Amino acid sequence: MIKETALFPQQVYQIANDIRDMKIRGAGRIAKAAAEALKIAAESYKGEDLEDFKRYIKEAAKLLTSTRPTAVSLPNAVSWVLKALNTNVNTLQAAREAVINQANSFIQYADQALRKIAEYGEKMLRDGDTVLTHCNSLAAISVIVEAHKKGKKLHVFATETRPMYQGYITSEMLLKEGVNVTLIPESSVRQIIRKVDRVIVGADTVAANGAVVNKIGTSLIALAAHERAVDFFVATETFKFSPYTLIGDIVPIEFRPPSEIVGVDFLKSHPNLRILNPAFDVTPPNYITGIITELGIIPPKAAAIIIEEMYGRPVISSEILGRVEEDIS
Ligand SMILES: O=P(O)(O)OC[C@H]1O[C@H](OP(=O)(O)O)[C@H](O)[C@@H]1O
Repeated sequence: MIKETALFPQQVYQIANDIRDMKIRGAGRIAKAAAEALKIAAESYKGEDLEDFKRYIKEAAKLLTSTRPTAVSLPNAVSWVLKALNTNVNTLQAAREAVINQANSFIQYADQALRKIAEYGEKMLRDGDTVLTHCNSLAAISVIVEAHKKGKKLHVFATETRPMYQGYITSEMLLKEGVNVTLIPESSVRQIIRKVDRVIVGADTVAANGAVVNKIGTSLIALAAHERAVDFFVATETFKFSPYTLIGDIVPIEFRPPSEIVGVDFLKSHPNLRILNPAFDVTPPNYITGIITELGIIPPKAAAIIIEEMYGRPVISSEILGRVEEDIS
C-alpha cells in the first residue's frame, strides 16, 4: 500500500494504488488516470500559497510516477500536466486553473489520438485477414474494431497473456463488437502463426531507436512473425514514445510479485524456489513493420524524429520520476 498522509485527497491515493495493483491498467489508461489524479489534487488543494501549491503538485506527480516503472505514458502524462507550472502563472488561482486545463487537455488528446490510430490503422487490415493480438491494448483493439466497422471480415487470435490473463478482456471487448475471436495460449503462437496475416499489438514504451516495450511475450510473437514474414504492427499514441531514451536512458522493466505466477501455498511449501515475473519485454525495431500513431504510420526508425518533435528534452527530472532499476537477482 502507498503510505497515505493527509496531503492529498483519498481519491488521489486510490488512483495511485489502483495503478500499482493493475486495477487501472493499460499504458493509455494509466496515463489518463494520472492526469485525472493531478486534476483532483489541484482542485482539492486547501492552502493559500503559490509556491506551496507547486510543491504539492510536484509531490503528487512523484507519487503517481512511482507506481509503475515501465510505461512512459505515465511520466509523459505527468510532464504534460506539469507544464502548467512552467508557464507564467503568478497567482494560486491561475496555477490551479492551469493544472486543471492541462489535465483536461491531456485526456482529450488521448481520446482523439485513439480515434486517429483507429482511422490510420484499419487501412493496414484487409477483408478476410486473420489478425493476432497480445494482451489488452485499447490502441490495437481500436484498429481491429474500426476495420470490422468498415465491413472487413476479420478473425482474431487473442493470446491469453499469462500471468494476468488480459487476453480474456480483449476477447470480451472484441466479441462485444461482433468480431470473431479465438483465445489461444501464447505458447501456441509459433504453431498458430502460419494462419496469421497480421499481428497488431500495443506499446507501453517506444524507445528512440524504434524498439517497442510491451507486455511480456510480445518479442517472442514478433520473432515468430518475423520467421514467417508476417507483418507486425504496433498501435500506440505518441505519448508512449520515451524522451528519456533520447538522452541514453534504458527503459526499466517492471518485475511483479511471484504471487501473480504461483499460489501463496505453493510458494510457502517451496521456500527455495525462485520465481521471476517480468511484466514486459523489448521487441527490436527490425521485427516491426510499422508503428501506427495518431500522426500517421511511421517506420520504427523514425521514432527519434517523433520524440524530438513532440518533446525536445525531458521536462521532469529523473528525481521526480523516481526511476530505480529493479533488482532481478
Ligand atoms: O494503452 P493501451 O493500448 O491500452 O495498452 C498498451 C499496453 O499496456 C499494457 O500494459 P499493462 O497491462 O498495464 O501492464 C499492455 O502491455 C498493452 O499492450
